[in-house]
Amino acid sequence: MGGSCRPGSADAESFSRSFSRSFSRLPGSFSSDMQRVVIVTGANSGIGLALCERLLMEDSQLRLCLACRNMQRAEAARSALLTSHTNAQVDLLHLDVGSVQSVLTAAQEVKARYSRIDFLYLNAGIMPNPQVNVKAFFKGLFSRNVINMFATAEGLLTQQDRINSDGLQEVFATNLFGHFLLIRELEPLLCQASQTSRVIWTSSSNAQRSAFSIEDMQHRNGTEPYSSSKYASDMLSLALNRHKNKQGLFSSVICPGLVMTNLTYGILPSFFWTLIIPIMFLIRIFTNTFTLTPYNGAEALHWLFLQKPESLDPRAKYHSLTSGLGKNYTQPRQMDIDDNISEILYSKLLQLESTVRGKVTETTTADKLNSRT
Ligand SMILES: NC(=O)C1=CN([C@@H]2O[C@H](COP(=O)(O)OP(=O)(O)OC[C@H]3O[C@@H](n4cnc5c(N)ncnc54)[C@H](OP(=O)(O)O)[C@@H]3O)[C@@H](O)[C@H]2O)C=CC1
Ligand SMILES: CC(C)=CCC[C@@H](C)[C@H]1CC[C@H]2C3=C(CC[C@]12C)[C@@]1(C)CCC(=O)[C@@H](C)[C@@H]1CC3
Repeated sequence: MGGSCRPGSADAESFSRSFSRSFSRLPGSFSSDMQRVVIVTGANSGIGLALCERLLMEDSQLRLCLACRNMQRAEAARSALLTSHTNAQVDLLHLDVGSVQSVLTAAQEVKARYSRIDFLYLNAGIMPNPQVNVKAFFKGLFSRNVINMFATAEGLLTQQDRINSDGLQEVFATNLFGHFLLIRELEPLLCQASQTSRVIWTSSSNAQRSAFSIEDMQHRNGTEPYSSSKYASDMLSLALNRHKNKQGLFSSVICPGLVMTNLTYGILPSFFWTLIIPIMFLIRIFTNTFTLTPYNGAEALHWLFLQKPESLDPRAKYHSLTSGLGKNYTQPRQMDIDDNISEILYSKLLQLESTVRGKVTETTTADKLNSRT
């Protein structure tokens, strides 16, 4: 476990000041006359939307792009952001990360619109049809593992996954592969010699090694696709750093803690959450992982925005934490990752990418032929 990084502490403040000074001296990197471009996937609600709000508070000159699958919700999020940041530049991008064609089209659009990407926040995620193992919950409640159970939900949650229209497992496609394909498509912007770019994954402390199998990276055969996909994103981040740091691309992962959002409200009936909200604030006294609000959950995402990429640990997951008194801070914790497996995952993802690209080309050719006859 690494040291904590509390905002407002002498450490964080002086680091942030020296960072702005030294970073602006890096050749070709951000300087005050350049507008930073930040793209956030799944930006229309929850942690993604809270992050956008926090980023605009930090830098009102940003060019912020909300990449969302539902344009009505995206438009509503944009209006909400513009209410508090009247002059902000907030763009919308249609992106369904769970669809190969949508990712390819969106990436083309990004390349046409922007000449640089400073931050790409890979935040969109799903946990479909979640089931809570009530027996395991009560067993855990009276065990020594109780704090860990509340922090990670280990052994508590299963989901029912399905195959999407690209023939991929939906959770894998949304939480991992769509984002991987997006990075690959945007490499010309993300890997530029003249500047550094950052990709930041919203992972989870529910990412467990035991839920992932390299022989079944899509998790076709298991009941914990969410945990598996998040563990895969941790491994992919490490592999990306190995392969792309020299080209100026840096990847990090965060865990927002337990946050009350559409995703968590989907786990249990809403009346249950209303009943236990006071209990959840009580639990916060014993575990700092109950961040509860999207604003608090976005702490580590925001903190990373202020850090120099070279100062970050590629093997760390950055956790948003909230103390019993409601103070937010970010803490790096070491991830349990095998370098070989992360390398194998990276090459398997490259293979899958070439397969799906082949399918897209076939379909486009067939469509063209059909339209001629
Ligand atoms: N809440 C929590 O306690 C925790 C959340 N996380 C992670 O945080 C991230 C954000 O989730 P959270 O804010 O909690 O939940 P929300 O459901 O509020 O946000 C998820 C966002 O992802 C979007 N999204 C889902 N599928 C797609 C898709 N195929 N293409 C594009 N966008 C999509 C949603 O859009 P739409 O509105 O259209 O559904 C929504 O904007 C997720 O990756 C989640 O796994 C991690 C740990 C804990
Ligand atoms: C609080 C009480 C009395 C009951 C709630 C029990 C569970 C529903 C709850 C305990 C730990 C929670 C948890 C998550 C979901 C809800 C719980 C299982 C997450 C899995 C949500 C998404 C994530 O990615 C994790 C970081 C969360 C971990 C804790």
